[in-house]
Amino acid sequence: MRLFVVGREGQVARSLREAAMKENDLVLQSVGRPEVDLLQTGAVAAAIARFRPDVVVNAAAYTAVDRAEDEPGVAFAINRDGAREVAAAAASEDVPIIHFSTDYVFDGKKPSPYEEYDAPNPQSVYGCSKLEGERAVMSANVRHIILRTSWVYAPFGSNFVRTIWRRLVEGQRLRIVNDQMGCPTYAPDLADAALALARRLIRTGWQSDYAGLTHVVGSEAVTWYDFALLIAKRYTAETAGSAEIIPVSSSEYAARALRPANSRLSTKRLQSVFDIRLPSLQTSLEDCIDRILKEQGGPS
Ligand SMILES: NC(=O)C1=CN([C@@H]2O[C@H](COP(=O)(O)OP(=O)(O)OC[C@H]3O[C@@H](n4cnc5c(N)ncnc54)[C@H](OP(=O)(O)O)[C@@H]3O)[C@@H](O)[C@H]2O)C=CC1
Ligand SMILES: Cc1cn([C@H]2C[C@H](O)[C@@H](COP(=O)(O)OP(=O)(O)O[C@H]3O[C@@H](C)C(=O)[C@@H](O)[C@H]3O)O2)c(=O)[nH]c1=O
Ligand SMILES: [Mg+2]
Repeated sequence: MRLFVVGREGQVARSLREAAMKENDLVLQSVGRPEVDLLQTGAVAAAIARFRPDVVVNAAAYTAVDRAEDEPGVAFAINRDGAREVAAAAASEDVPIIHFSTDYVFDGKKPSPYEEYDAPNPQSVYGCSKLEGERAVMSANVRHIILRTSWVYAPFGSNFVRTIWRRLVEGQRLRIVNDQMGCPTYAPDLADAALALARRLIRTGWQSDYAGLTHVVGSEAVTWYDFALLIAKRYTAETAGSAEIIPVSSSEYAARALRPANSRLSTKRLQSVFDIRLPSLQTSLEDCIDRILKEQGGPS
């Protein structure tokens, strides 16, 4: 199988590369900046045509949620127009596109987990740009799989687990919001799911029920505060250090962009159509912190 991945050093892109290294019948090419910049029209389409993939995966996005409020033009250029170009380039090669989207397309007012058919209502520029990206991908390529995920973390890149770990190491007192709930998703688990999906597409050929939105998230829901406590529990166990973590409301925390109070996504469709389920939060968080510790050369 020949897989073309847009994005190279991002959490998901890097996890896809790592997952592909474990499989011997998979040829993966990933592209990133500066050679392939989604802000430069034409660059990605040319690279896709040269590679002749079986499946294209778009793991590139503008993900700085607060900064997006101040530069919507850049966020839309990457998350809507860039996504459209990738999907259209895949369509020109006659191959499917797997594209990632986000829980932030919802307003968070639903009291239970969101299903794929629930109406989106993004509250942030990032969320709006990703929703328009979903729509652009759908209209540019009929063979599209849009994987909505949430709260992605990895042993590398920019994410909540690494930020909290670093601040604990620095001995900072943490204030963490306790009124936003969601499903942390480990990038290596997401990469495994995406590869399994890609393999299925090749094995069965394209089937019309694959098309559309599918939620792919870790199997448990927590608040950011709960999530920080889990990270801190491991930190204190490893280092015998202490951790001070104070729950705060979103309004007290006062971030630039609004985030949904309920970010929980239902994975019923992922299980019923694709027969995929992600590992437990405990297993994945443990693996992530093991790797963070290994990279630091043992407990600090
Ligand atoms: N992070 C999260 O919590 C969540 C992410 N998602 C979605 O999952 C997908 C992957 O996210 P994740 O891996 O976490 O993101 P990261 O922020 O870790 O990585 C973003 C990737 O996009 C690339 N990129 C950004 N701008 C451009 C550009 N102009 N041209 C080409 N490439 C560009 C980056 O390239 P470079 O290496 O050059 O910087 C990088 O590879 C995205 O669609 C995101 O919206 C959904 C829900 C949660
Ligand atoms: C670092 C930190 C964050 N927070 C809050 C802010 C926010 O509500 C929440 C998470 O903060 P972050 O900045 O890590 O997360 P954020 O950038 O909002 O993460 C989002 O990224 C995009 C790309 C997505 O698609 C989403 O699914 C989601 O993962 O925790 C605190 O309360 N205290 C802190 O010390
Ligand atoms: Mg962030």
